[in-house]
Amino acid sequence: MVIDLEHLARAQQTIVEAGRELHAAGQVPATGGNFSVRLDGKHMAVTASGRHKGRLTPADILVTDFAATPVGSSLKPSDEARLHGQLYEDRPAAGAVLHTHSKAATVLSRLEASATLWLMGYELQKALENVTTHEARVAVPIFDNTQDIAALAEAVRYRLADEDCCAYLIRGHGLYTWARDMPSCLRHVEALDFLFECELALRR
Ligand SMILES: CSC[C@@H](O)[C@@H](O)C(=O)COP(=O)(O)O
Ligand SMILES: [Zn+2]
Repeated sequence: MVIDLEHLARAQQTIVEAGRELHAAGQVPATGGNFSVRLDGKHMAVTASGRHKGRLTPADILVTDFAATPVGSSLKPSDEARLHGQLYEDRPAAGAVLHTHSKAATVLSRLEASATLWLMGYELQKALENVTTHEARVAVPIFDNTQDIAALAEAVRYRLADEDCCAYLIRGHGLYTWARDMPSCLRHVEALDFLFECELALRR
C-alpha cells in the first residue's frame, strides 16, 4: 500500500481548515465531531479521537483503512471512524465526510419521533448534491444513538442501501453528511443546519 504523501498533506490541511470553520460556526463544541477525506479506494485521512476540532493541526489527522485500522500511525482514530469508512465503502462518489454536533441537529433529532426527518418547500435544499428544486422531498434518516459504533455502521449500511440521501441524523447526537469533496460537504453542513433551524422555528 502506497499513500501519496502530497495527497495526504492536502487532505490534512483541508481537514484542519474545515475544523476551524465548523468550530467558529458552533458546529463542533467541546471536542465533538469528526472529519475525513477519502485518499483512495481503501483509505481515508481521519481525525484522531478526542481532539478539539477547532484547534487541529495536520499531526492530529491519520490514515486508516475503511475498517478504521490505522496505517503507519500510533494515533487512535476517531471513535466513529468506522461510520466514515462505511460511507466510503458504500458510496464510491463520496470524497469527504463530516460529523457535527450542532444544537439544532441535536434538538430536532430528539423532537422528531419518527425514523425520518422530511425537508420540503425550502429553496436552500438546492445546496444539497442532486437536489434541484424546493419541491423535492428530502429524506434525512434518523438513527437512535448508541455507543456500539460497529452496530450503528451496519444499521446505516442496511437502511441507506435503499435511500437516495446525503445525510443522516443520530438522535440527540448529531449529523453525518458526505459529498464529492470537502467544499461541497461544508456546504451540506451549513445548508442542513439552516434547514434544521427552520424546522425548529416552524415547530415552535
Ligand atoms: C465530546 S463527546 C463526543 C464523542 O462521543 C463523539 O460523538 C464525537 O463526535 C467525537 O469523538 P471522536 O472520538 O473525537 O471523533
Ligand atoms: Zn459525535
